[in-house]
Amino acid sequence: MARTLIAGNWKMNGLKESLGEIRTVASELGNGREGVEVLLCVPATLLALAAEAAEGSALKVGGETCHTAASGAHTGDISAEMLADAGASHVIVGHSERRMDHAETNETVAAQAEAALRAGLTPIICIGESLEQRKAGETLGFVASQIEGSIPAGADAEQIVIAYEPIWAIGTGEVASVEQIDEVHRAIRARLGERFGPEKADLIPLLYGGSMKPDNAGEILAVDDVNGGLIGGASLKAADFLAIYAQAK
Ligand SMILES: O=C[C@H](O)COP(=O)(O)O
Repeated sequence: MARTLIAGNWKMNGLKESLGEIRTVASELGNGREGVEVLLCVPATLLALAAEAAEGSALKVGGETCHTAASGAHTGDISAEMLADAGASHVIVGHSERRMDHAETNETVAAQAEAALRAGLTPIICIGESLEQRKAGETLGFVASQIEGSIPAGADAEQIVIAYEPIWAIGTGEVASVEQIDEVHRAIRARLGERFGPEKADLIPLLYGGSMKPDNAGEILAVDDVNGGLIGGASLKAADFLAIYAQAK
């Protein structure tokens, strides 16, 4: 059985004044709960401060993307090693917003995940279909191709996390139904089983992301193959994020 991960993604939100939310999450969390990891992925500008705010608690902090190289002439970019140096344990790679805004391909995402592993970080590899693909009945095939292309060749099952985020449910308030989530998560698990073997595939946390809120988290997190959430908007406020954490199985 995979461990549970409740992860927040602050995206391009948060100034120093938002650190109070992180302090609240950290103090409410304390030592946390056995088997449930809690993570906030924050803008790079806040990472070291967030790590400091989380110190002494079970709260982990992570980055939102990384370059494939460890260092070099890449103005404005940030490497996985730099994220680790600032206190990150995880990094999100291949979020649909990055795939769209920065034309990141499966190949790029696999290289970023590889960079994360090189730096000792856990990559959270994001996949998910557009509304057009869902309407055309292409969801399972598309998600399978993203899994195929976005997980680096040498990765071990124990080292990665997958987040399924249907693009049409991100920031829209429209949540995928429990049936839709169940169908896709089962298919993802089966694909991972073909790649890593069923026993190892069972150890990979599969997160759902897309308008997860305190009032719908319980039923989503109760789905068999859902091992947590990747939460955008509702992770910005400690009270909402903690209310979702409280419903983690
Ligand atoms: O990474 C998080 C997802 O994009 C979900 O964002 P959201 O919870 O604001 O819909």
